Amino acid sequence: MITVENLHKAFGDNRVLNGVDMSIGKGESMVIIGGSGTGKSVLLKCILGLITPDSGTITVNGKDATKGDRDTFLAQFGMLFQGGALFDSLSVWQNVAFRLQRGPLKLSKTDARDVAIEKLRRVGLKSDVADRYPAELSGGMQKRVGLARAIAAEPQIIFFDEPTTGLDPIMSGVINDLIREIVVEIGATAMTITHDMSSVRAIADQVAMLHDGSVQWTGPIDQLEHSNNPYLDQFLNGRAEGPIEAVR
Ligand SMILES: Nc1ncnc2c1ncn2[C@@H]1O[C@H](COP(=O)(O)OP(=O)(O)OP(=O)(O)O)[C@@H](O)[C@H]1O
Repeated sequence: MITVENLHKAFGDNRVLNGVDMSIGKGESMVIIGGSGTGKSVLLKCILGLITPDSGTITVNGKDATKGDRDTFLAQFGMLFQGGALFDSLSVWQNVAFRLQRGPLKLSKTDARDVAIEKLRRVGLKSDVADRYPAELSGGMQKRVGLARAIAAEPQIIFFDEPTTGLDPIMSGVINDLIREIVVEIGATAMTITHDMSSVRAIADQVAMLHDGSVQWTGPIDQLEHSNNPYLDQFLNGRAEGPIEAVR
């Protein structure tokens, strides 16, 4: 369970988050939408503690996210970064097993490799990719490797940052379905940032729309089309006219 209350963050004069309230229930999949530069990534980084908010509170499983041991806190999370963000110099299995080979719960090399191969299989990749390098894989395969890495340590919470960026519509559909399946299967709490409405429809239980520093609309996915919210309506229909100013 993640709760964000009255979160504020400015960079100089740029007030990016201006009173964000949000709650993600345990095992729930929340998708954050909103235009470019509305602060979706800043919000995600605040939750992870990579950016310090100016004010407001963030709790993860009832605990203040800014207090306590960082490593224990971060161990709860899996992340699928934009573009996969794989380490080029590590083989595929070493990328997947990255977290398993560090920290107090460190596995032996053989065990870490076995877990990596099992996770690769879970995302539809055969064991023969384990010893290849990221540069030798297609974008869709790299995304699968990123997903295998995100779930390798069996996290309670997974963040997906633009999971379908750079993929064609068919591969996007495959990755969206895989994310949904895995999130349901492991019962993880998920938070996804995306511009891709097909991801929203495939992944979300709940949706929150960020604009002008706060959540303009939030609700269950089945109410998305019937919100009567002018911001959401403009965003969903990709219209230039409406309360959201389009910079030309
Ligand atoms: N470390 C930083 N220092 C200064 N300004 C920042 C920093 N990080 C983000 N910003 C600013 O905060 C605003 C929101 O950025 P953010 O990356 O969160 O947008 P976003 O909604 O994720 O956009 P996109 O959908 O394009 O990725 C932008 O104006 C950006 O320039």
